[in-house]
Amino acid sequence: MDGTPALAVKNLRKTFGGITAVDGTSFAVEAGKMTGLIGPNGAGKSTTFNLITGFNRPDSGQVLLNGDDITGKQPYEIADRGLVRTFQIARELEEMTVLENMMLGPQHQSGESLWRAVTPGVRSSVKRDEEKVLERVWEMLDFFDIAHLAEEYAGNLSGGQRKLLELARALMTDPDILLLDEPFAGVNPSLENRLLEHVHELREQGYTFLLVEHDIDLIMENCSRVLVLHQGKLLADGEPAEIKADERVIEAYLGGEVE
Ligand SMILES: Nc1ncnc2c1ncn2[C@@H]1O[C@H](COP(=O)(O)OP(=O)(O)OP(=O)(O)O)[C@@H](O)[C@H]1O
Repeated sequence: MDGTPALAVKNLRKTFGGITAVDGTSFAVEAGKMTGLIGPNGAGKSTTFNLITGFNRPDSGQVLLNGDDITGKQPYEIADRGLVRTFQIARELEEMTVLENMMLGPQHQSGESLWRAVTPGVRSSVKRDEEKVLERVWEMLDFFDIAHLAEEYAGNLSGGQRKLLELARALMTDPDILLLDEPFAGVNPSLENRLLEHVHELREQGYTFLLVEHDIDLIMENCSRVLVLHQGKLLADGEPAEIKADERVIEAYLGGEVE
């Protein structure tokens, strides 16, 4: 790579009525790294994710993916370009099997046709498309050690198994960058470790991660860079050790109420 960040936001701003959720935030996410995004409740983390993934439109500012301006594009276009986020399994999908969730997942989450995402350009026969999708489904289920659950209803999975499925599903379109929103919430410690191992393995393969997580220790131990949001503004940006020692962060966040 030429040093262009995988993802960059510039002077991003979003207001809801009288509330400024994101207030002129700028940061960059380096390719092939795991970056953590932390901040107290209401700091603007989810809104930032929504602005990056096209679920909300910023009032001003820019989102750049591998240097290309994707500001204001639709979620499916952004997914097509290689940026996806994980989604909790919606209630209606709980009554479908793991396999069915995998087949529907990306389509459901981004509004994009999975067939198009898997076969860009010329349309081949639907049969071939389906074979490709199935191949990818099994590849991902195997990678996350949940192939044996393929016929299980998603609603019967444990909290941790759901998280594995959420990640597997997000990877269906083979993105470059994944935004994970509290991927470890409600996961027991042994499954958390397994999930983390998978995430690190993917990172070593070249995937880029931006992770929102309330567990500060987990962020500090697993991310090479940490971004701290506070009242919609970027309060700090640095390596974990720098963040832990940053007086402003301690005062605004670490020293105060941490969930
Ligand atoms: N759709 C919306 N309408 C009105 N206000 C909103 C909306 N979305 C977010 N906000 C407000 O914007 C601010 C930032 O919210 P956001 O959810 O982005 O924070 P967060 O850091 O993700 O918080 P948490 O850690 O609690 O999930 C909050 O004051 C919130 O109430």
